Amino acid sequence: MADQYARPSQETESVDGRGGRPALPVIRWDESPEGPVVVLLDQTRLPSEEAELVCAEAPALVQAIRTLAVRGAPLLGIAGAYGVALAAARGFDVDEAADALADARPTAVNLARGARRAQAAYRAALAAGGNRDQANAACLAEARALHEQDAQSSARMALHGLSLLDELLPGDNHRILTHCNTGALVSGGEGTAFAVALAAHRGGRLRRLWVDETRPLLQGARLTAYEAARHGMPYKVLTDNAAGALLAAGEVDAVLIGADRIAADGAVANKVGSYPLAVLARYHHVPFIVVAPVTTVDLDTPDGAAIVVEQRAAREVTEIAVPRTLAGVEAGTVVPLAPVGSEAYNPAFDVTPPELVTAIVTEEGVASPPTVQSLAELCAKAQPVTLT
Ligand SMILES: CSC[C@H]1O[C@H](OP(=O)(O)O)[C@H](O)[C@@H]1O
Repeated sequence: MADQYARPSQETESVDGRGGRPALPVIRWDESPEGPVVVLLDQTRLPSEEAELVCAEAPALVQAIRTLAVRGAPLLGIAGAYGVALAAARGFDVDEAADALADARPTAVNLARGARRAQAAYRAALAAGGNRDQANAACLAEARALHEQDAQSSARMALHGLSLLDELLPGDNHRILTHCNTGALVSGGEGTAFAVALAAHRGGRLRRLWVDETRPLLQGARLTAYEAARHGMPYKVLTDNAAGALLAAGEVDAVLIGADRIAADGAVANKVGSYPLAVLARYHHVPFIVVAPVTTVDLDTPDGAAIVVEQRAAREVTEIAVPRTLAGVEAGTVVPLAPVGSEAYNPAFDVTPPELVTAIVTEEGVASPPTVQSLAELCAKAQPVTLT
């Protein structure tokens, strides 16, 4: 078997800029002989394996969300919606499924929104006199509409984000530092912040993509590097604690990150490690740009202090699972990094105050600087997408 860690063959982007590799099968609804299923690309197995995870019931999807087999705010919204549709299609309690999915992870606002949107479609169909089959169909249609809406949002964010980079940065060959993973693996399309870097690459305007490894779950080293390699992007991985030296060396033109929840005042919850990047970017006079769909803006959360930050298990910090069979050690074997029994502080996210955010790029436009008014105006512009 080819070395599992061999970089995917670096497809040069074809003339149309779409690249030679198929889109990642991140999530899909499927009809199996035993009934409907939601099929996920299991992100805990990447980059060494492109393995599918088949969910036949909502609880399996809840577990996939909790273990980050499926992750990333926009995709969590899509998964939440499909999970409710799955419960409906299989005759389980839709409200119970929506509650379980909405509560699976607390910080990413999209998750609860997606689950509730599908639940509301189901309830509305029944209230309009529809039968169960019609309600099930309405629920699934809403999940598919959300999936399509996010794909369209991703493409629009990429355009707005690239225009902003060209406006803010000298020259046309950008060096972008990014954190965690914000590509197709978090999206119905090509992602959020990563999609901007990819658009720059396709336009011949990406000199370097610096990829924070993003401890403890390594979404950067495992997932962003995997996606960048698939597109033949000029990337380099760095440890999170090397970002300061990189900025001090003048090697970064802009920091681009995603978001899990944006409060009404522009405070941004994102993967832990984002806030120190914002402080470093401000100190080194580098734009700190957040890229997220308006579905991630939560006008009902007034400020950063009101955002619930998910606290995850200590073992994610103190242990590591061997990603593939190494020297006879089976893949998945857990190896302690710290003395057994060590406690750990493991917030999944941190909150960047709005004064450290240069701009928030959405599919409806850019809030620069982000304010209550500018964000509310962008949210007001959003139109629901109906499937054609
Ligand atoms: C643009 S959503 C991606 C966002 O989600 C990640 O968190 P997780 O991997 O725990 O789902 C991270 O905060 C990314 O910025």
